[in-house]
Amino acid sequence: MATLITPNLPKGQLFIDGVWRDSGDGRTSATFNPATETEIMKVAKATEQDVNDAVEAAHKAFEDSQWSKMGPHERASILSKIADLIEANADDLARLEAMDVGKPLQFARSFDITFIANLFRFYAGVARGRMDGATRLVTPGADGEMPLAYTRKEPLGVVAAITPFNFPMILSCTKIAPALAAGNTFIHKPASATPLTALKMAEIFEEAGLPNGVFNVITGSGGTVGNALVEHPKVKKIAFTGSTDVGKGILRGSAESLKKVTLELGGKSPHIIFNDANLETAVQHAMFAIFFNKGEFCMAGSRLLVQKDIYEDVLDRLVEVSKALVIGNPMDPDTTYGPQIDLDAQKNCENYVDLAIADGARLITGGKPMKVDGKGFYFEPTILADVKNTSRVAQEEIFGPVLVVTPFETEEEAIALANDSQYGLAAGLQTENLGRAHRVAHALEAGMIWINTWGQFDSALPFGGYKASGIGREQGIEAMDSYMQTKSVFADISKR
Ligand SMILES: NC(=O)C1=CN([C@@H]2O[C@H](COP(=O)(O)OP(=O)(O)OC[C@H]3O[C@@H](n4cnc5c(N)ncnc54)[C@H](OP(=O)(O)O)[C@@H]3O)[C@@H](O)[C@H]2O)C=CC1
Ligand SMILES: CCCCCC/C=C/C(=O)O
Repeated sequence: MATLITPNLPKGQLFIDGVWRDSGDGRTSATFNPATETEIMKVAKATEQDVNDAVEAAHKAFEDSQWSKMGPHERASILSKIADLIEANADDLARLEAMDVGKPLQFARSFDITFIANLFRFYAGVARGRMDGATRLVTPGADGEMPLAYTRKEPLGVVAAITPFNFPMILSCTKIAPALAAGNTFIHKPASATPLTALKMAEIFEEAGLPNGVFNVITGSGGTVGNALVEHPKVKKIAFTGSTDVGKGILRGSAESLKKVTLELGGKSPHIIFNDANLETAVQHAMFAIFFNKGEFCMAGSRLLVQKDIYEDVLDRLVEVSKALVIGNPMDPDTTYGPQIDLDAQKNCENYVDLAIADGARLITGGKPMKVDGKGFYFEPTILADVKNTSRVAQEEIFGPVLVVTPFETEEEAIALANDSQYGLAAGLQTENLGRAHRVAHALEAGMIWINTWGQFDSALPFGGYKASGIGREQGIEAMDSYMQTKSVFADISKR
């Protein structure tokens, strides 16, 4: 194995109003490396009073207007500086993410870091030139004079993000970058399992010159910190990514103070391989779709639908290409497949495999927990064939490396099976028939469709779910509207 370089660890404290400090009662919790099962470091466990302090600081920073009314070029240059600092700190950020999440270092470095740097540059551009309102033609007054009617886009105030463990940097920055671009102030509560890059990012925001209180990080449990943010009347918006159950609770909790809410929730995304597909590339995409990030990937292509006449051929090819995964310590530069986030996640995969087999599924490969060098919460890349779409393993999100494969005969049947799910986050299809590609893409009930690929993700392209997969969109120009409110101004300019 290559030498493992320990990154510079961040401060394990809360960052409130530009100051690093311990939690009010001094309590901490530990974060673990899922590949070695060892503690990395302790981080502060915030109290409700800490949450209140962060909200008051963010509220004061918003009212001060130093950030919310800053000119577009100045605000954009701070966002661009954040992107530069992300790149300057790329090695540390990637190593922290890899050891905290169990994500292969090579992917954290090449994909996650590149994506978030681009994201801040994209929203710097939006802050500079795409936040304008519009002038509107309205009914003329009695003298025939057209009133001056126009709209303004204004920030909301304090925005809070509650984020999950699987892509900590990406899924927080998709909220932070547009919210700051729009002039809001921000509080981030990262997942308890993966707080490290959130703390490192706060150091970067501080260095980039955000005024005190504009960005705050509070680590601690969802039950205490998350809930207190949801209930706080001075928080105007919650941006959440995580499980559908917690998302529903956040929606209910936000109702009392009528907060705006964006929810990115679970998925059980269907991936269809038609008999006219290029099977070599189709199978590569199918593997990536389920085993990237060890299946801890909300848009995992976890239900593979394969046309009957190529079904056994595709299964054989899947087993063959899955052997190319390099299972190992995520810090090793050659590793492409790491451990699940914790023991519960590993057990969850095992339980679903048992359930599927009891329900008549055929285990093609994998199916068992495993260790690397005697450690880690790894689960073998797993493929289950002959799975009924009505079975639990085809309907419930596993959030792990377990692919279920189901045969179909016709295009109509493939669409019906694909849409027979409570979720609608993503879907994809492999075909060489251009008409079929777009016909099926239009028929699939999902917020993101991939044709002859899987998982393409870009800061310019909106992302979000249909059905139980969420509310609202992140990324792209579309995300900006959810961090702003529109004011209409109507001025009578007739002669007096
Ligand atoms: N659509 C998408 O983009 C994505 C969806 N997901 C979904 O997330 C799930 C896995 O992620 P996981 O992190 O376990 O999801 P959770 O929903 O358990 O947690 C997500 C975040 O919510 C916090 N939280 C937990 N309970 C509450 C509460 N009562 N009030 C407020 N906040 C709370 C968590 O804090 P703490 O960590 O302290 O418990 C964490 O920060 C998957 O099942 C998947 O469906 C994941 C990634 C992307
Ligand atoms: C190659 C796709 C990377 C997507 C990263 C962010 C999304 C994660 C998720 O929603 O789980």
